[in-house]
Amino acid sequence: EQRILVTYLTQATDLNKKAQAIAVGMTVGSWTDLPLAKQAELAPYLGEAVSATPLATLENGETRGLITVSYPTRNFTADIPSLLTGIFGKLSMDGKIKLVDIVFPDSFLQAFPGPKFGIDGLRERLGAHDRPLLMSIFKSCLGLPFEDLKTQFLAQALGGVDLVKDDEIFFADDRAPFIERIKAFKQIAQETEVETGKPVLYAANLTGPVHELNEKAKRAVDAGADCLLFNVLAFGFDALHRLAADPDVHVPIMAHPALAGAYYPSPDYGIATPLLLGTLMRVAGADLVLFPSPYGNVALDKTEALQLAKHLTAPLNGVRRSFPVPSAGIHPGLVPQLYQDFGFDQIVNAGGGIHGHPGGATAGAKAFVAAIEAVTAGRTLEEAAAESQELAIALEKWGGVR
Ligand SMILES: CCCC(=O)/C(O)=C/OP(=O)(O)O
Ligand SMILES: [Mg+2]
Repeated sequence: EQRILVTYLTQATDLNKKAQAIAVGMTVGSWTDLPLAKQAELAPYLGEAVSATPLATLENGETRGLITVSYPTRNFTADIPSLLTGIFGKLSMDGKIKLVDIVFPDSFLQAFPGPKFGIDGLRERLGAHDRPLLMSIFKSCLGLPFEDLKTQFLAQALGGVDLVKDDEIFFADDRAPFIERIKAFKQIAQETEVETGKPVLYAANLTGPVHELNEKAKRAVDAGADCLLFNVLAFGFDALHRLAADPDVHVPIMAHPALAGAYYPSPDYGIATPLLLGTLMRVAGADLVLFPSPYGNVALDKTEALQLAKHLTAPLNGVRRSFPVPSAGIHPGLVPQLYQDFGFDQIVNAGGGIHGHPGGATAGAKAFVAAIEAVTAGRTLEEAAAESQELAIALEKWGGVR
């Protein structure tokens, strides 16, 4: 029988009893009050306590540990709202308990789109198979005249980035409307590709009423969009699911982690990042997933960040791999550490680390290109800086492993 395995981090006098109580309470309700006939009828919908793993004994005598409960897939409709409500809806408000992992049976995963492109599809689209990719972020966007944004896009593209993304806060874009931005930046990207030989994909921030997102995304594709940025947690995983499942939205979707800090930081509550920004984003169809790097200005615990990246790329019932995009506070001096931690299949993503370069955004991008080429070739940043003035200046300003 197909069952979904859910692991929680919690504490109790008796972890096994707590697991049992959750298994019943989150499925068929107060079991013992039901007449025998009812119990037999509802048995196929009953949750089961699978395991309890003690981690520590607390001062109050309780045991802190991991419990795993299995739920029949028949209890859910094939969507993330049903899943999260059914395994952690009411329970998330019931004392110290954190949702840390979900293992899906094939039958349940088959209903989800997963990434349309993923790592391999995006590399194919860019013709970049031999290195980590590089992405830059518009820095300052709200209120800027359209011409300034065009100038910014050109500077980033000339620096050799593979993608340029809107900042996630770019909703009020009346001075540079969504479709017009897509068309204008597409034109610039085609012109710079002639000069640099490198295609540049623009990730436009998809916003607006949730029931209009798919239509707006299709208009974007028709206008030449190459990628869509999406604030998944603000709109909901199901909005991502429906975009990824829509055959007419045939462009990579980039998931931004905005609002994730409302879910993951507490050791006692919320949803762990490897599940929230790893498994769920990938299953719902994100081709690229941004998350706080372990060493940026919005840092994520390194173990969690590495586990998150693993959830995005490990084999998962044939679901394509999503590109890990460790972000926030990234500068060229961090590239060796990024490469050591996240390896080849990652996207180096920087806003301030590009626009803050003393030589400007083009120089900032070139500094990253030199750093990525160096680590991919097994050379040090010191060696690369001897041949790249832009990298030397970046290392001078921000430091880094030479
Ligand atoms: C984790 C998301 C990072 C992000 O949205 C962003 O704008 C980063 O900018 P920088 O820290 O690279 O300037
Ligand atoms: Mg941002």
